[in-house]
Amino acid sequence: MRIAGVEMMREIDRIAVEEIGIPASVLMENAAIACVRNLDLTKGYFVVVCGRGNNGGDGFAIARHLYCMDKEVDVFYISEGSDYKAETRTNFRILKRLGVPMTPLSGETMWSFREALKDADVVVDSLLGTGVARPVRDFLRQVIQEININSRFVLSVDVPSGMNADTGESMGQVVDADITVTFQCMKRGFLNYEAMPHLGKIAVEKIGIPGPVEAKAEKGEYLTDHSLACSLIPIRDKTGFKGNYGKVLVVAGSQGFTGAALICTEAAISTGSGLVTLCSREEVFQSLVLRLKEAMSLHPDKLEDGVSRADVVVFGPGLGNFDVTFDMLLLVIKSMQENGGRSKTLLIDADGLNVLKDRTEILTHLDFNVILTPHVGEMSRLCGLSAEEIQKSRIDTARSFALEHKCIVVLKGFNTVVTDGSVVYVNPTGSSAMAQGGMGDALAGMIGSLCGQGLEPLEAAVLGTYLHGYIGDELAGERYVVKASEIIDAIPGSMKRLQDSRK
Ligand SMILES: NC(=O)C1=CN([C@@H]2O[C@H](COP(=O)(O)OP(=O)(O)OC[C@H]3O[C@@H](n4cnc5c(N)ncnc54)[C@H](OP(=O)(O)O)[C@@H]3O)[C@@H](O)[C@H]2O)[C@@H](O)CC1
Ligand SMILES: Nc1ncnc2c1ncn2[C@@H]1O[C@H](COP(=O)(O)OP(=O)(O)O)[C@@H](O)[C@H]1O
Ligand SMILES: [K+]
Repeated sequence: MRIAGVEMMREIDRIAVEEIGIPASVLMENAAIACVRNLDLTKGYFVVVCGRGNNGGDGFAIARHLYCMDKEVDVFYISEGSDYKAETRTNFRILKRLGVPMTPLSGETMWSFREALKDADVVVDSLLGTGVARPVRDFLRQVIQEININSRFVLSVDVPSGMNADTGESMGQVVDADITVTFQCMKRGFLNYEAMPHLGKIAVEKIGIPGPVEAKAEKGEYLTDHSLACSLIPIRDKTGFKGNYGKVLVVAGSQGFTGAALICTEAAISTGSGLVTLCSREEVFQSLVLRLKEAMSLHPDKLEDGVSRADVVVFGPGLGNFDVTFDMLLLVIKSMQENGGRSKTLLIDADGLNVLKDRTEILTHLDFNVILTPHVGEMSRLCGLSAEEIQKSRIDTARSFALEHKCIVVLKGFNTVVTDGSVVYVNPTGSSAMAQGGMGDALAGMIGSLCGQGLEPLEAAVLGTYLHGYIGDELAGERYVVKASEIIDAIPGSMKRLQDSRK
């Protein structure tokens, strides 16, 4: 599914209406029907609050549908300065002629508005959509406050009124929706964490604009779809043997952090790698060797040899933020430069990222693929921005870092951002039930494994993050929290189910 900002939505609408010739009234009708589909029609009394633009026009059309269904409907509208565009005017006039109760909002009608909001089963918010153009002040601000204080349940049409659909920021006052029915594409601003409390549940509804029209206006930003993830799961050849499914070298684990090494290694095995080898720091090497079953082990003295044999190196979980970790990373990079080539991939996670603080320039001239999997704290160390700055613009931060350093960035957390600097995939799966130590180690092993099985690094990162969160969501249905080891146990079953579901 595409992600769109205001300008892209305008361009999509323009192409659909002007170039293709789909009447704007048809789009408005489809938008209204999509909203009605998301209303609880067992309820009896609806209040629809309409603004002056096309968002208000959607609201007038919604009110008509509710009236046709014999629902009790009250429409309140901003009348002052109204100069409706054609489709909005048409829908306004129809309601007038039908005799649907319509009240212009003013100081004098505020009392009856408030009482209607209190009585309504559902309030439909169609004051402002993508066209919000300046700070919301004075009267409109008061109208939004009344909605927030007095309503039982609010459906926002396209955008919670007063929210900037590009940034998710408040323009002064924002409606607190219980559900936002947004049209055609996920709005970029909805992905910002500060938007989330206002959005309620998000339903993205198609309104009759064909995919190729969207594609003409797109900016290379997508939400990872279930169908895309299913299509990326590698197909295992009947005659395949372990040599066909990738040799993954995991460089992980030091005193106090042996779990990270085991989790990462086992995640790679469960995701389907042919051969997985663990190389850890000397002080924990013996104890880790005893705990490995399917994986092989490699003494750190032999790191260079191990790298030269591997297709993929996953570097960093539990290695410790020490100079020796940086030295090991340099050795891995040197060895991959000498022996590697384009087929090799280096995934750097956790302490592998921490030791890159102020040294990220070493990433820019490498002959092999690099994937970085930072959480926000690690990203902050890498790029020098504060965690707050990054969280405010996760897509742009990840994208520009990836572009500048010629690597793939997986910026973890709710709505993980995966980007190679050119295209962006935002991951919709996963939840805070997964916010536990070890989860990121499992993700690193999964992505590394998928690279070794032949996926392009960007594809591996997209599928790995989707799958990791998808399994977390499945397990969280019955659990308060999900452990990394539970994710690992569930990987093969979930991959099989996802793969079968695409047939
Ligand atoms: N185009 C299509 O094909 C389709 C579009 N669709 C729908 O159209 C919506 C976009 O419509 P839109 O562009 O008319 O903008 P919209 O959000 O209604 O707001 C503009 C109005 O608000 C006013 N206004 C702005 N800021 C303000 C402020 N701070 N305080 C006060 N007033 C303010 C502004 O006033 P003005 O600046 O003109 O004075 C203008 O009157 C979109 O979200 C979707 O719902 C669907 O029907 C499907 C097909
Ligand atoms: N609220 C959340 N929503 C979705 N995914 C989450 C959430 N919290 C954590 N996760 C996922 O769990 C993993 C945690 O990784 P990380 O913070 O690196 O943990 P660790 O380093 O302890 O292994 C990441 O993949 C992250 O996206
Ligand atoms: K709205």
